[in-house]
Amino acid sequence: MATVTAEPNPPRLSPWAAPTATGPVTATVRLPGSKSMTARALILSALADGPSVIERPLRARDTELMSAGLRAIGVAVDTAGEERWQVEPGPLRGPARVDVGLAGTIMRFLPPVAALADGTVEFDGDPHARKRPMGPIVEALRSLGVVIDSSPTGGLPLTVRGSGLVEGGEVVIDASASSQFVSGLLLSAPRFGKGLVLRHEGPPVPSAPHLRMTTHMLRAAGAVVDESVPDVWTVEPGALRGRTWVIEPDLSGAAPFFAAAMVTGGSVTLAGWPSGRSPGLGGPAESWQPVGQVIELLRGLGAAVTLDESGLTVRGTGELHGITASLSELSELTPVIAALAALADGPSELRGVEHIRGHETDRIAALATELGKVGAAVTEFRDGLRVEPRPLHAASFETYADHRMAHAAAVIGLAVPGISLTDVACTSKTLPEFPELWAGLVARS
Ligand SMILES: O=C(O)C1=C[C@@H](OP(=O)(O)O)[C@@H](O)[C@H](O)C1
Ligand SMILES: C=C(OP(=O)(O)O)C(=O)O
Repeated sequence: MATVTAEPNPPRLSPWAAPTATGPVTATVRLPGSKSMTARALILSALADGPSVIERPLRARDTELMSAGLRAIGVAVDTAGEERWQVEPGPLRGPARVDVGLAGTIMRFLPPVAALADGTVEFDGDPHARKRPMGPIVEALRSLGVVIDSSPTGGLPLTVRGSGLVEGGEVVIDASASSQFVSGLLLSAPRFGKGLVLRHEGPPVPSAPHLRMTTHMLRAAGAVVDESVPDVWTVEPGALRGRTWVIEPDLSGAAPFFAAAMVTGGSVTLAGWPSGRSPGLGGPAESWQPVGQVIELLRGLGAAVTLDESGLTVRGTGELHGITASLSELSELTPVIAALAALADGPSELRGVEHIRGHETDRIAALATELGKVGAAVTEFRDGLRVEPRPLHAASFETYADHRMAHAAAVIGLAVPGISLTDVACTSKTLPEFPELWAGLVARS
């Protein structure tokens, strides 16, 4: 049986004292590629009719495990190159075992690919991965004729018993718990015999920009996609083209670094932002990440933001305002925004993110507990948080194996001496070099 060899176990705990800034953090940061774009590029390349190249990918636990999972089912993924990965599709086959780690992108994007394989593919992951919602995508695949054994909750561990083809057709899903249910089905849909008509019924699908990223990238690979009817996506059956993907720097991964500029009155530039000339990927206005919404949010919190040839620059103005906002579209940024809210000059209400209770941890509960521990007054709602700043103090901040909880703690630590993280190694999920990068940046403040 083909098994995953890349880092099968969760990283070991690594307690960490968050460095406190002594002056403005001013730096240009070069971050690796977007996690979400790298994941999609890997899947689309694996399903293509020829080889692909992925330039400037993210090399982190989520994408290493995704590559290993694809290798286990017959795709040649060469990740030896620092800046350039190569993917050579092959016949998809089991038996295989896939370790999803704690990655939503793997547990939701790979089972539909496994459904196209000939043979059984078993999926499991970190302890908390078993708690993340999977039911709707498992049910959708079953209704398309795919045989899946799953736990009674519909979640991990599960086994996909692929027959080598998926007929496809029409399916209704409630994707209010994660946009990744929709993205996962759409990414494999061109390879379904009849394609796919996917209709969402239920409360709104969160993280809409990630859905747009999925449809943009599908089209860039040659798929015919219609999303003109709200909550309905149609993907025609057809071949996907191998191509060169140029991955943009990770905007979500940049959030704590931007926050550092805002908290310390400094300036952080994210370099390598796509210029007008990057192949097929458009200029800054055409980024496949929600840069416009991020800029608007950071401005609302008091930052000055510019986007030009040198990159995306966020400057602290000495003012950090509380905000009332729905973070539904930028939900993965909630921990860092909540940390900023705890350091702001007035209260904030961050709503519209009930589904982040199903992220790497229950982020609403975790933020309420940990921000409360450092001294903020926090009210927990079903779908978000109210954060009232108070004088903050030293504390041990639990990270819950969640990279973005670690980012939130690091941001608080810039302004509050004595913040220690129970674990910083969890940042390896999306940026293994986070502790060194962050310490280097703060040391120069
Ligand atoms: O498709 C993707 O790459 C992602 C979609 C979002 O998931 P949810 O819709 O579950 O929030 C986001 O939070 C996650 O970090 C990445
Ligand atoms: C929600 C996140 O990740 P995942 O892709 O594992 O869902 C995240 O990175 O904030």
